[in-house]
Amino acid sequence: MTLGCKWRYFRIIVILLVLFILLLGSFLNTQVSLLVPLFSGQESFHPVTNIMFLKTHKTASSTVMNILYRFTEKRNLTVALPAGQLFHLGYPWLFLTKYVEGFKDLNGTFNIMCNHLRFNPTEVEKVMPNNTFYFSILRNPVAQLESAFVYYKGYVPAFQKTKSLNEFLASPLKYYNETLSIKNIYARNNMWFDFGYDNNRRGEGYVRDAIREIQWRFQLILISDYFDESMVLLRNTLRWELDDVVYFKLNSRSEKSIQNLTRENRERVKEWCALDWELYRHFNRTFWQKLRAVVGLKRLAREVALLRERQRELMDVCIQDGRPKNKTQIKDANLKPYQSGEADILGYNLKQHLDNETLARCQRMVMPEIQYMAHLYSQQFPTNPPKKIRLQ
Ligand SMILES: Nc1ncnc2c1ncn2[C@@H]1O[C@H](COP(=O)(O)OS(=O)(=O)O)[C@@H](OP(=O)(O)O)[C@H]1O
Repeated sequence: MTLGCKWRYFRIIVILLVLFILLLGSFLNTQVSLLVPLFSGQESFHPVTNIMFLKTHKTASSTVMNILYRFTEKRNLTVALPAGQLFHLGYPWLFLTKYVEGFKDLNGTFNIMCNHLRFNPTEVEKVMPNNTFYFSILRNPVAQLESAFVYYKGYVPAFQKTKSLNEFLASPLKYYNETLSIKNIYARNNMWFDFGYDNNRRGEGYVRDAIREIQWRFQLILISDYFDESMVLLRNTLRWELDDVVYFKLNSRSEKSIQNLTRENRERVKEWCALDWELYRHFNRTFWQKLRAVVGLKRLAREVALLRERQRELMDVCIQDGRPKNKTQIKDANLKPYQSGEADILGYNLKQHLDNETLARCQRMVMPEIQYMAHLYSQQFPTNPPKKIRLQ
């Protein structure tokens, strides 16, 4: 065979190979693109892996936690999980190291801490390495209190005797007694309480000092009302890939369990939860300052659009009917979210016939926090009795 002839054969084989790969790609369609992370390689140099997330209540914190759990698995990291049969790290009591499973044996190796706890910096610092990145999330207190009211309706004494949040806000002190029960923390300045401060105290100096201290201890405070913008800022700050912060909304309620507040009562929340309101106002301001400085508004718009596009793409791949479902519609017990109070908490059904790799990825994205925590616990402590899960 002449050299020219060999060269012709070689070119034909290369063309056939390219055609074959293109054909295979179109057959597997989205499932191929699912496995190719956005921005992979570009941002993955030295991503931050030692992270403490203060999981505040009713602030989209379960969605953030799901992101952190997935990152934990992807990078083979160690999480500080609740000990024994606990589901929280001692909440509502101030955090102590004894609430962490295996604290003594694993000390010095924890990367991630993200379960509900009441912040107690000296004890948290005993668990987490010196170079830990601290962050948290806040929500507009009007929406946060409304969400908490419905979720903790039967649990919180201050909420039990009222039909609606409108009724409660008309005269809150008729129902709220700060010394009656620790459970009342959910009824007033709950985010302030989560940061470890007194949710019933007043005073300009006290508020200023507390906010200054939070700013000093936490490198970043996200705002759940701007969740996608928050994810872009988080990704850029931690040098993560965009795919690491793609999410499905978790722990949301159906429309029918949302209460509408009168305009007057929306204003009243700002007085009733004045500490949370100050906290939110301050960190909403610094959030936008950071976004401008770290990301810039042009790149922000581009990355938010990419994030939403990727979310839609994954919705198409993973989620049956492309929307969340209520508890009676969710087939797989492992994907049923915990139900509380009068909230109708939604979850997801996955599409059928997903290949194993895609199924595992989709399952992780929709797995409610209790099941995911139990899964990581069994993985990290295979010889311990598994967590007993209750979903009501
Ligand atoms: N991505 C995103 N963007 C905006 N809002 C979101 C998101 N994910 C969850 N949520 C809303 O957050 C509320 C649940 O908060 P948490 O998960 O922190 O609740 S919990 O304290 O852990 O029970 C809950 O609010 P309500 O629906 O008002 O109750 C969720 O709908």
